[in-house]
Amino acid sequence: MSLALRVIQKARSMLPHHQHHPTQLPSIFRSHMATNSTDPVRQQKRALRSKIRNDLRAFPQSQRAQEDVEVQNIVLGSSWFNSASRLCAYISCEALREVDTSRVLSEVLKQDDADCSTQVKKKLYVPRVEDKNSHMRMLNISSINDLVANSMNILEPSPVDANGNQLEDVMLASDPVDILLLPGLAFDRQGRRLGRGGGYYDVFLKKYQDLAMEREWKQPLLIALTYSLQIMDDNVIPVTATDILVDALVSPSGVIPISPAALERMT
Ligand SMILES: Nc1nc2c(c(=O)[nH]1)N(C=O)[C@@H](CNc1ccc(C(=O)N[C@@H](CCC(=O)O)C(=O)O)cc1)CN2
Ligand SMILES: Nc1ncnc2c1ncn2[C@@H]1O[C@H](COP(=O)(O)OP(=O)(O)OP(=O)(O)O)[C@@H](O)[C@H]1O
Repeated sequence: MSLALRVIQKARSMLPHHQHHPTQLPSIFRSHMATNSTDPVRQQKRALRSKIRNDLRAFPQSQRAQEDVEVQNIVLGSSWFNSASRLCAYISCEALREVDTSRVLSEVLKQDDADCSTQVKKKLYVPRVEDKNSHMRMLNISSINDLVANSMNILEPSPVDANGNQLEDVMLASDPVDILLLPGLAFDRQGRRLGRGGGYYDVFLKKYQDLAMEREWKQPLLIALTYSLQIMDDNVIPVTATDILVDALVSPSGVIPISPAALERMT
């Protein structure tokens, strides 16, 4: 085997699962990544996004509501959710037709009540967009009241709470996140994920994986919530070098574990 190949294999063996993808080479081997808007992969992504947006708009509201119930029942009934101490989750946006997370969020937040002594008290971090350069933070909230609608009409936390205290940024937390619940427009059974094009999650996930690696923490499970119609056949979702693969999907028909970590922790 050539030296270069061995170097690549060694570099791969040091990466978290999410980066073990045939098209994902370590960054030192990625010298000519196209970044302009005429890049064919970007155009393919854009075309697939608009197709899925249309499919979601055509999906009857009653069936969507049914799938929202099914996905959230699976999450709420699972051992990986119930045993998680810290999690990141998106705050679903109805207008974007995202899988509803409101029951999951209120389940986590209601745990201050006395009747939950048998449950692990969970810490919840939710996204806050900081700027248009794909910069998003995940901040710890303890109440829905910490949230306000942003310019995109998505609820997000303000950086300080009612008492003027800064909300904790997950990048500064002293303990690792166990699971991340991710939104997206399309997914496949290999873990490919198509987001809304902001790069917010890919950038955040890369930084968080690097942090976990540096601290020798277990990597968080990246779990995408999806309606059935958002699951694509393999080779439909275009990927670029910065796309992070997810560990598992939760669809109305069940959990689809993908990575070895998901097979170990979710089955
Ligand atoms: N609930 C939720 N929160 C989130 C995200 C998300 O996808 N869902 N994000 C994940 O990144 C970040 C915000 N990024 C976003 C990027 C685009 C749009 C959006 O409204 N896109 C429109 C099209 C806009 C256009 O291109 O003109 C759409 O997809 O229909 C929303 C949020 C952080 N918070
Ligand atoms: N780790 C990264 N570092 C720098 N730029 C990145 C990174 N990840 C993604 N980007 C950039 O963000 C932009 C959007 O990427 P992409 O189309 O893959 O987003 P997406 O996966 O749809 O969005 P999201 O990650 O928010 O769900 C691209 O220009 C991409 O190059």
